Amino acid sequence: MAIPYHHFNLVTSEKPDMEMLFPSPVVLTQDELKRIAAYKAVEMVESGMVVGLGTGSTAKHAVDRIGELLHQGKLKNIIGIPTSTKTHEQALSLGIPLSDLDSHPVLDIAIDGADEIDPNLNLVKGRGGSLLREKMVEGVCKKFVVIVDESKLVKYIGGSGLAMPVEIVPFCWKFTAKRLQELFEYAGCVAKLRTFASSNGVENGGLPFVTDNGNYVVDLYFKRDIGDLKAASDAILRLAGVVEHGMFLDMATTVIVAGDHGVTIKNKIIK
Ligand SMILES: O=C(CO)[C@H](O)[C@H](O)COP(=O)(O)O
Repeated sequence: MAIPYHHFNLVTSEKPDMEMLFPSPVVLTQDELKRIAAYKAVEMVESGMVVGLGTGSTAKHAVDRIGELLHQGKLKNIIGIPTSTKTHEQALSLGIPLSDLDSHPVLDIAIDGADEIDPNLNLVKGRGGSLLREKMVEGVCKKFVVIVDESKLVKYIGGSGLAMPVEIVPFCWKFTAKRLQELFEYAGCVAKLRTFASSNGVENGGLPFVTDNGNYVVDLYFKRDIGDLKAASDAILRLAGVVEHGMFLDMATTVIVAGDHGVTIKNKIIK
C-alpha cells in the first residue's frame, strides 16, 4: 500500500531557477503525488489574496486545501475565482468566498493542473474541457502556479500522444475540425470531436461533449512535433469557428512537479 510522505529535506539545486525537495523514500500513488504538489502550491497563498481556482483532479486538492485553511482560520479574506462550474460548486461547498473577472480583473495567484509541460514550461491544458475559462483567469494573474505529477512532463508539446484540445463553436464543427487537421498535416494530426463517451476514455461515439460555455471540443492528436508553438497558436486562432486552444504558452510562472523522488519547483526565468 502506498504511504504518503510526511516531511521534506530542502536542498537547493545548482540551477538558480530550480529548487529540489527530497522526501523520505516511500511509494506514492499518482493521486498522492497530485495532492503533494497541490499542498505545496497552496503554501504560496496568503490571506487577502484573490486566487484563481483551477479545474481537474490535481487542482481539486488545492481547492480542498484552501477551504481547509480558511476553515482553520490559517487563511483569511481569500476571494476565489473558479475556472469551471465544477470548481465553482466545489468551492461553494467548502465555503470559499467567490467572485469573477468582472469584479476582479487582476488576480494575485492562480493554481491549476496541466496535461503536458514541456522543458520551457509551456503547457497543454483542457483535457478536462475547461481551457477557455482557465486561459481567461490564468492569463490575468500575477503568479500562475502549475501543479502536476511527473507523468505530465513531455519533451515537446503534443509529445504524450494524447489530446491537445481546441474549443470550437458547434456550428459546422466538422468543417472546423477538418481545417484544424489540415493545419497540422505535416505533424500527422488527427482531429476528433470529443464526445461524452470519449471524454470518459471509451471510444464508442456518443453525444458531443459540451463545455461550460456551450461549445464543442476537438481533440488534436499529433504523430510528430508541431514545431513553432507561437506560429501554431496563431494559425489555430486565425480559423473562424475556433474559440480557444489548450496550449498555454509562456504563462506558467512556477511549476511544481511531484514525483517518486521528491518535489521539483521550477520557476520561469524572467528575461
Ligand atoms: O486543464 C485542465 C482541465 O481543463 C486540467 O488542469 C488538466 O486536464 C489536468 O487535469 P488533472 O489534474 O485531472 O490531471
